[in-house]
Amino acid sequence: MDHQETSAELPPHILIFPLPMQGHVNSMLKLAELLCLHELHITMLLSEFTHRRLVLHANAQSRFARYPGFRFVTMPDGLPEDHPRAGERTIEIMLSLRKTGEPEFRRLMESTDRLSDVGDRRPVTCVIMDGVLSFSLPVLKEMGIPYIYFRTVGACSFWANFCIQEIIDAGEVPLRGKDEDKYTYWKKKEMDLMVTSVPGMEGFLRRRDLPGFCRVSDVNDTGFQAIKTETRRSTQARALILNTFEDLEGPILDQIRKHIPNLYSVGPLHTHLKARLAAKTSESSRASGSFWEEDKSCLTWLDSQPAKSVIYVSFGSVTILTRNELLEFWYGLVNSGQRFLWVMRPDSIVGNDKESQIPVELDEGTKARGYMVGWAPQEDVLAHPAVCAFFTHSGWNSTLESVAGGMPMLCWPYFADQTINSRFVSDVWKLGLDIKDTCDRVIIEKMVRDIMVERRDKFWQRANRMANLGKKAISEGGSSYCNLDRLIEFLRGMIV
Ligand SMILES: O=c1ccn([C@@H]2O[C@H](COP(=O)(O)OP(=O)(O)O[C@H]3O[C@H](CO)[C@@H](O)[C@H](O)[C@H]3O)[C@@H](O)[C@H]2O)c(=O)[nH]1
Ligand SMILES: C[C@H]1CC[C@@H]2C(C(=O)O)=CO[C@@H](O)[C@@H]21
Repeated sequence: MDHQETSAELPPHILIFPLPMQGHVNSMLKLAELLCLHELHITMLLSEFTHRRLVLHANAQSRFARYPGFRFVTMPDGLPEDHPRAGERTIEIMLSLRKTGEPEFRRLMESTDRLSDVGDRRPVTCVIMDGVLSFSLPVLKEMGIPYIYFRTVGACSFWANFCIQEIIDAGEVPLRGKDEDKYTYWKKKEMDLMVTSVPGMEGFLRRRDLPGFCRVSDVNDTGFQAIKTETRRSTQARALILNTFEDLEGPILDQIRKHIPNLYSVGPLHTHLKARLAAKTSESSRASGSFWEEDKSCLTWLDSQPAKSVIYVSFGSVTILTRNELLEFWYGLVNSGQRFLWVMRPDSIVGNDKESQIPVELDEGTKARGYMVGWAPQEDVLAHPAVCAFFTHSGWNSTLESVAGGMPMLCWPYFADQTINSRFVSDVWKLGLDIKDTCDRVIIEKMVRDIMVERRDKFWQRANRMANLGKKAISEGGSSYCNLDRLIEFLRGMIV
């Protein structure tokens, strides 16, 4: 299309570009739909791998068909097809894109005249990109396209990552000795020393609560260094978007604002989207962005369970467990005597261990009180009256979904931001218990009883209070509601 002929009435055209992982695509799709609702044109850039998963298992394609200004485009992530894209190797998705992404991104932007090749749309007016994809910056700078960062984690982990240089200078990392396995460094008493180098977190943040990226034996580790530089680069963007709300993370957001004043906290995005959809349309259904088929039979199973009797167990889309860890969790749950609904992804157990025999007492305990699925409709599960607590890996989406649903949490963080999220859940917001760095069946059994029975009412009261604050944030006049309106105005103002 000839730029001269671009109609002055055409809306802004925003390119949304998540790191191709379930947790990142989920929240960015929600932001995309919110912007579509306000009539902005959106192109969503996914990796070929994640796009295929979405088309296979989610209703995103049909869901977005109702927005004529929306479309998906794809590019390769640079990894071989059979790369696991799970476990600790997930970091390789980001590292691969840093290596191979720039020429692919350039080709895409140049060959499509900044994505204006299809339909009646402007060349991209602004890019909202995941805050760890700075490989695309040279292309955007050359083309003069403004960009905004959306970091899909909480303010707490963003801020700790932002302070990594200070943490290194204070000698508070590395956390791991050379050749130490995780079961060894988990037990080290230095892990319980207080961190002094992250402003606003003095007094409650221990070294073991630092983002899991700090669990390296060498500060020059490629992944750790990449997180440090990617986070610091956020200051160069025109703005920063975070999926959080002021009543949850206000003091930390204020710390970030000292460096990045143009900060938009617009979460929780899943309830925000639901509320704006309800206000604009008669729409009540939920868009699914799942990379696995949602097994809705668990909702039927929940229907037949007593109120507040089930602990929902899910460790998100990338956690993988050894057989030993699996058995410890399983014994802990069965021995607690509580009902449980457990999401066990097909790829979540290391190697072929999953094929090994399951002890008969676990089999019987599960038949009596448990239900397992490969992937659940999580938002619906968390809203079900039979559910009493969420045993989670503390991924940021799961944390926010639990907060918004008023659901107390039992946290077993696996890696990345999860180790700091779980500390905020237990020690700052007091919405649950953190059992990081152990998977002893006796401890798990005790903690499950604690959250489901002994301290249930206390946690429910607090969780309910925070859920109400979350509701207020996304209601008309609330902080996230106003911030989203401001963001949309900011995006409209970028048409030159
Ligand atoms: O059976 C399931 C399990 C999960 N989910 C959804 O999948 C998402 C999972 O996201 P999250 O809880 O954030 O965990 P991860 O999949 O592990 O997400 C990655 O991305 C997050 C956002 O950046 C980070 O916070 C995590 O540490 C990182 O592992 C959530 O929206 C869940 O509702 C389902 O729909 N069904
Ligand atoms: C694999 C990790 C690279 C960065 C992402 C992240 C973040 O802080 O943005 C946290 O955990 C993972 O989702 C990603």
